[in-house]
Amino acid sequence: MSTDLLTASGLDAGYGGVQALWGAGLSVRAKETVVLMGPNGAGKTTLIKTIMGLVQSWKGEISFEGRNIVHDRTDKRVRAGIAYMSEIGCFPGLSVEDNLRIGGQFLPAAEFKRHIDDLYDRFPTLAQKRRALGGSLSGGQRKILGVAKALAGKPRLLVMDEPSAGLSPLFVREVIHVLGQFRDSGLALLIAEQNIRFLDLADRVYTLEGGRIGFEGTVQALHADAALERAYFGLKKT
Ligand SMILES: Nc1ncnc2c1ncn2[C@@H]1O[C@H](COP(=O)(O)OP(=O)(O)OP(=O)(O)O)[C@@H](O)[C@H]1O
Repeated sequence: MSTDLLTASGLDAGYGGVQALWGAGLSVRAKETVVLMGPNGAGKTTLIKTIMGLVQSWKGEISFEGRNIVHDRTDKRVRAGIAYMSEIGCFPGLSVEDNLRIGGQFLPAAEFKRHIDDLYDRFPTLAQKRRALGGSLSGGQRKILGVAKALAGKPRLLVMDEPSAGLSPLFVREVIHVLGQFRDSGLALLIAEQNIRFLDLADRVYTLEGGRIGFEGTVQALHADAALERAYFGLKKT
């Protein structure tokens, strides 16, 4: 039996008459961290949004825990156990606590109350700022709030679109550290990124170019491919 949590295959999608994905697909197994790499405009955001139902697929299949979700609305996908963190991460006009409430809105009230205390224990900076607006936090704290908001619903899979966007290297390290802790506790992660530091978290990598999946494999295999190594790590190695 397959241990895939999420399987997407043969996805075509786009905007109006503009096609952005061409037969794209990927899978994420239970407790696995998958990083989706690709240059600007490759279609990473489109693929992530298609998986979440925020962009409608024109063709293809998406299943989660063996159930076809391709026709489900986004809220149903979230209830099924897939959390989504956009590049922005949180709602800047809402307080820290209200952001977490939105993230946990599908949990029973008593369970959410217990869980929010756990989250505050895990993220003490957020506990200190629970009444502050999301928009008043620093860029790094906003990302941490985004992660906490996504985790507030107790997902089995956390899907993230470029968590490093707008962050200084120090905060990138902090976000990777926090994600690593949740990965180690069994959460599956799907991360669309250009920042190669996130490969430190990855069990497997996909590359997306021109809306098509190119490479699929381990980080070691990515290094072993000379062209991909140049494309993704070249600048670092000079
Ligand atoms: N709302 C839109 N309307 C029309 N075309 C769009 C829209 N959003 C994205 N596209 C196009 O779809 C393609 C894929 O864009 P997408 O944002 O998914 O790429 P990306 O890999 O996430 O890029 P980046 O790393 O720059 O965010 C691009 O050609 C882009 O111009």
